[in-house]
Parts: sequence; structure tokens; C-alpha cells
Amino acid sequence: MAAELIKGMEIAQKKRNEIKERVNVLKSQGVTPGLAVILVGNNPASRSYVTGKGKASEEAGIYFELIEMPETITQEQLLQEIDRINEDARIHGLLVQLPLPKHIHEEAVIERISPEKDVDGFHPINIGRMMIGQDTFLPCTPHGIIELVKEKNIEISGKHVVVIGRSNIVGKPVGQLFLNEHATVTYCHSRTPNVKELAKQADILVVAIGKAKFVTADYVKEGAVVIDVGVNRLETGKLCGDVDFDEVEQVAGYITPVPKGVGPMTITMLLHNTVLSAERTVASN
Ligand SMILES: Nc1nc(=O)c2c([nH]1)NC[C@@H]1CN(c3ccc(C(=O)N[C@@H](CCC(=O)O)C(=O)O)cc3)C=[N+]21
Repeated sequence: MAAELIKGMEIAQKKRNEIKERVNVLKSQGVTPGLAVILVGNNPASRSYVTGKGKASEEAGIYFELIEMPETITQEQLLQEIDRINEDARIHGLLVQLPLPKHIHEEAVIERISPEKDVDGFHPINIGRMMIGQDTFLPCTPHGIIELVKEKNIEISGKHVVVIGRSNIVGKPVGQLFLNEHATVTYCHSRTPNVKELAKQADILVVAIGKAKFVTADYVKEGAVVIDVGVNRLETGKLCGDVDFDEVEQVAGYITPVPKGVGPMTITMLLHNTVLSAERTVASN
């Protein structure tokens, strides 16, 4: 029996309509939510993601500002630009598209963003708040994954979640969010000797390692929920996940496709955080 498809694009669209309603309420109160994205250099993948964020923002009625800076800028110039946007009252959310050129220290850049405008949820203050379960900006991809699972009415509490990958932007925080929802969480990574055995025990398997078709049918328990966070561009130009979809959909209970799975939810949660930030400024007035 083939798995049920988790249609991320459809769920994202539904949530974006709800976000648009919130934008309209804010506008009627005289506030237009604003999102600024800083793009350094000319990486085509980064440019395409940023274009996607801009389009989605404008469709939701969010003011979008793209700040492009050349590959050769100094870290100090970038930090100054962040300072400027931190002070700009029209902008409620600011993110610096990653990865950055090698001569720029990513941590220093992230820490310069005001935690009140950190709609990526990457600032150590917001990560700390997430860890202790406080209300904060949640990182977009992990939050989008939780929303997908909840949207399908899949029980999380008491379930075994296995995360393959431990990046700061996906693997680590998604495990934490599942823990906050009362799951038992196992992390697998490059030093884990028995990834396949552990993965096979998962009720919910999250794959975020950046290796095309790494997870095959023999990694998956019958009926498991499989969330594919991979975005691998094949030589043919086709986008491919970290999961071998054709094989795994034969054993899984639910599966997310790539594209149109987790990706659109990432952008949706970014819009959500931007609107949340604007709502907070209204509430605190
Ligand atoms: N500061 C920062 N914040 C990020 O959120 C961030 C980042 N840096 N660097 C890169 C990653 C990657 N990322 C994606 C967003 C949307 C899709 C997405 O919408 N994908 C579409 C397909 C898009 C296509 O065809 O190229 C889909 O899966 O259907 C994918 C990947 C955000 N990132």
C-alpha cells in the first residue's frame, strides 16, 4: 500500500491565506508588516530562495525589501547594514540569507540581528527561548515540519522521532520542537554507527542531511511518517530529496514530496514570524 502524500504546497497555501487575513487586520490598524532580506554575493540557489521569499511576502501583502551586497563587502559593512535595519521601524523581520562568503563570520552576523526582528529564529537568545519552551520566533523549517504533522492529525506525544542530521538550522531545532511536543527523540549523524537500525525504529523519521536519496526503503518501518527536508539539485536540474521517494512511499504511512513538501512551509513560517513581529509592536503600543 502506498503512503499518503503530505501535500506541503496545499497546506502552505491554506496557511498563507490565514496569514494574509492577519496582515489585513494589521493594515486596518495602520501597520504594514515589513520583511528585509540581505543577500550577499551571487549564489544562484540563494538568489532563487530569496526570490521565492519576496514573491510570497508580496502575495501576503507584506512589504518586502531586498538588500543586495557584493561578495567582497567586509564583515563590518554587513554589520552596519544590520544595525541600520534593526533601527528601521518599517521593518519587522530581518534575515541574512545563508551561506555567507568565507571571510564573514556567520555567528557574529546572526548575533547582530535584533532578537525582536530575528524571524529566522537563529539568534542564540531565540534558540535558548525555544529550548525552554518560551513563546518566541521558531526556526522556519522545523516549525513548518511540526505544522505539517499536526495538519495531518498525526499524534506526536509519546512517539519515537528519529532525526537524521544535526545542523543548527534544521536537525537540532526540529528534534527540540518534537521534544517540546512530548516525543522521544533520537539524533543520528555522521558519527552514528547504526543509522539504519535507529531509523527503522522511528514512528516519525525526519531526514535533513543533504545527500540525495540517502534513505531507502530498508531504513523505514512499515507505516512510519517520513519527512524529507533535502533540497538536492541533480545534474538534470531536477530537485531531489534526501529520501528515495519511489522506494520509501511503498513502506511509509505518510511521506512529504520534494519539491512541494517542506520547502513551501519554510517560507510560510517566515511570513508567520514576520506578521507575529508586527503584531507584537502593535500590542506593545
Ligand atoms: N537565513 C536563511 N534562512 C533560510 O530560511 C534559508 C537560508 N538562509 N538558506 C537556504 C535555506 C533553504 N531554504 C529554502 C526555502 C524554500 C524552499 C522552497 O520553497 N523550495 C521549493 C522548490 C524551490 C525550487 O524549485 O527551487 C519546494 O520545495 O517546493 C527551499 C529551501 C531556506 N533557507
